[in-house]
Amino acid sequence: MASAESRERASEPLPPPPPAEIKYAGEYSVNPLGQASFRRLGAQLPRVLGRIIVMAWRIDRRAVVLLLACPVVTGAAAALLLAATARAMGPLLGAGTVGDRLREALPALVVIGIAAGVARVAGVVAMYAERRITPLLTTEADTALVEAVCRVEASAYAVDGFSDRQEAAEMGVMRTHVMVTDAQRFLSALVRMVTAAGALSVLNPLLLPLLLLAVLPAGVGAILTARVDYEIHYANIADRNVRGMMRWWSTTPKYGDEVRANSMTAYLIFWYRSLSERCDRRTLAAAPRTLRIALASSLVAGVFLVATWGALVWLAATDRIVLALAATAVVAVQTTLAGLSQVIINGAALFHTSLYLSDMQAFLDDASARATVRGTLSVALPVEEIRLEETVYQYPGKDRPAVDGVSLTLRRGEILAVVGANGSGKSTLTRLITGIYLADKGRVTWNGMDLAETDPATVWGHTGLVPQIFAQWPLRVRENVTLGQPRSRDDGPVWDAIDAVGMRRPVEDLTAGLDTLLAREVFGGAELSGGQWQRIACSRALYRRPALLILDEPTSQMDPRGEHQIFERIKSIAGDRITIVVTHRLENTRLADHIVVMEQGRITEQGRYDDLVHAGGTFAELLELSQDR
Ligand SMILES: Nc1ncnc2c1ncn2[C@@H]1O[C@H](COP(=O)(O)OP(=O)(O)OP(=O)(O)O)[C@@H](O)[C@H]1O
Repeated sequence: MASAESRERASEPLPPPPPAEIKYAGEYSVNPLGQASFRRLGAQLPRVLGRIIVMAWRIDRRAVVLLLACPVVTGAAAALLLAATARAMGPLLGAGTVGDRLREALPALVVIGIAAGVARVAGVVAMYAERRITPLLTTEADTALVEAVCRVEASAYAVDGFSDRQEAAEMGVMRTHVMVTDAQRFLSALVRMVTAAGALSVLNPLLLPLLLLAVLPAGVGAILTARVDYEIHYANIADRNVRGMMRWWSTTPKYGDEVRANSMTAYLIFWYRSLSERCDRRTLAAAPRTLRIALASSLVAGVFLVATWGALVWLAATDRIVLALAATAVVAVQTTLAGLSQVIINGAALFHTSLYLSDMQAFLDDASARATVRGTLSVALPVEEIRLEETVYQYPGKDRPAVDGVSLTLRRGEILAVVGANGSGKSTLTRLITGIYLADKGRVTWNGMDLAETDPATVWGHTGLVPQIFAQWPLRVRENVTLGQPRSRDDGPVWDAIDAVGMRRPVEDLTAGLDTLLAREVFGGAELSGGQWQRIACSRALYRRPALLILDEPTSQMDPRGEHQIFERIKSIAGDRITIVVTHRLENTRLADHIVVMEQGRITEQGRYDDLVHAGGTFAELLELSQDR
């Protein structure tokens, strides 16, 4: 009976697995702001304001001047308005006919009107200045982020948490949309509040501290809430990062066939919804905390607000303040209250923004510390020799090296083929040879110059790489070929590179030839087949006429004609350069002058094709397997 039940249970389909929980350790696993004290976080405000002003100053000085001047004008207008109100209240609340009282108060009333108008105009001008700065500021921050990521050492990508910090920094970039608004509103509320508070303390010194106490709890509450929001945001970063990637992979037309034909849609949607719900759960779990904060701060604020109005009534009732001044005090209390509330609300918003901006700044600082800065040596042509001496490279978090003590000499005019099982270290070896990674131990030299001391731009200026997984750039055909090279008016060399990979006919058939945009997703864009894209990637490397040409599985998607043509071309231009071909198609290694076989990061066999075929080693075994069909 029990076994029938368990058989039945075993035959039931399993529920879909939820998205993996992302947990990581290492230098990025701790939120630096999570440990910061409340005071340290509060002290950030002036720094954030300063940073915003400096960034904005670089972009549009006139707009910054306007932005800083407007709060001062608004403040002056508020002071004038209060003084004129006090002046108008005397006659308005005095004796005489309505006409007489109005006539007497008229000059003060006119000043009130002008002051209110000036304050409004200053507000509008500030909005204009803010609209001039914000888009440029966002572009500046966004571009700085993209540039910083493009310039880091490639090894940084493999560091746990690096891309999550990038995700956190992206949020900082998004917040630049509101940071000028926040800063501008904060400053003008501050000035308004200071002037109103000044007037209020002249009227009666008791009212201001009471008002401050009435507003302060709201400020503390807003800052505590901002901190809770940020904590939730931080807890969700890793999940949001993965969700963003999955969103792209699931919805980009490039992978649409795979998603549909393998019936992945239901699971992908389930996955996406589950991860979003997980983020939502964290957010909702914080709701009681924010409710408690809001209730407590409102309660305390309410008590002090009642006390303020009570004090004002008491002052007027006991003739400690004349009625006209009491009426002005009502306006001053209202203005100060509004100003204080705005200072608190916008200060908290600025504080909130500053948390994300700190993430952005921290990432930019970290990325710039990780930027590729090596020596000043410069590689000159021709590159006669590249040498690897006992090179070792281990990826972060891995327990053994991907390349483990490899020594090799490559000479101009030679073709080297690198073969070996998946994961044996072939691609990593090419990254060491090009200086994309620097060896942990040993060294790689170009013409005797250690890559660790050489300006990488001079190395990569002489390199042409067709990686295993290459980008399909949403650019025109021409730029897809010339990308990375100085622009030229002459399309001749572009057509040469296209001819070399047999792509002339397909390109001529495109609606706009070389000008056709290769992006199916974009209106008017065209799409190439997988093999055609690979040919374009090869033509890009050939167009560069590099001193070092590296082709990592360059023909895996090509038809035999295309493959034959590419290898013929490689042979015909090999005399002038060092060529490396990484391949699993061992027949293709016939063209090589030298073949190395890699196993677990080491070179275990090497020689010419004919020697290795008869050596009875791994190469011979792999070749036999590839022919055993
Ligand atoms: N970016 C990376 N971060 C961490 N480990 C990596 C990274 N790239 C490769 N590795 C690891 O390094 C080892 C060698 O990988 P490599 O890509 O060099 O192998 P390969 O010989 O080119 O494999 P294939 O034939 O599958 O392309 C593998 O164990 C792999 O898991």
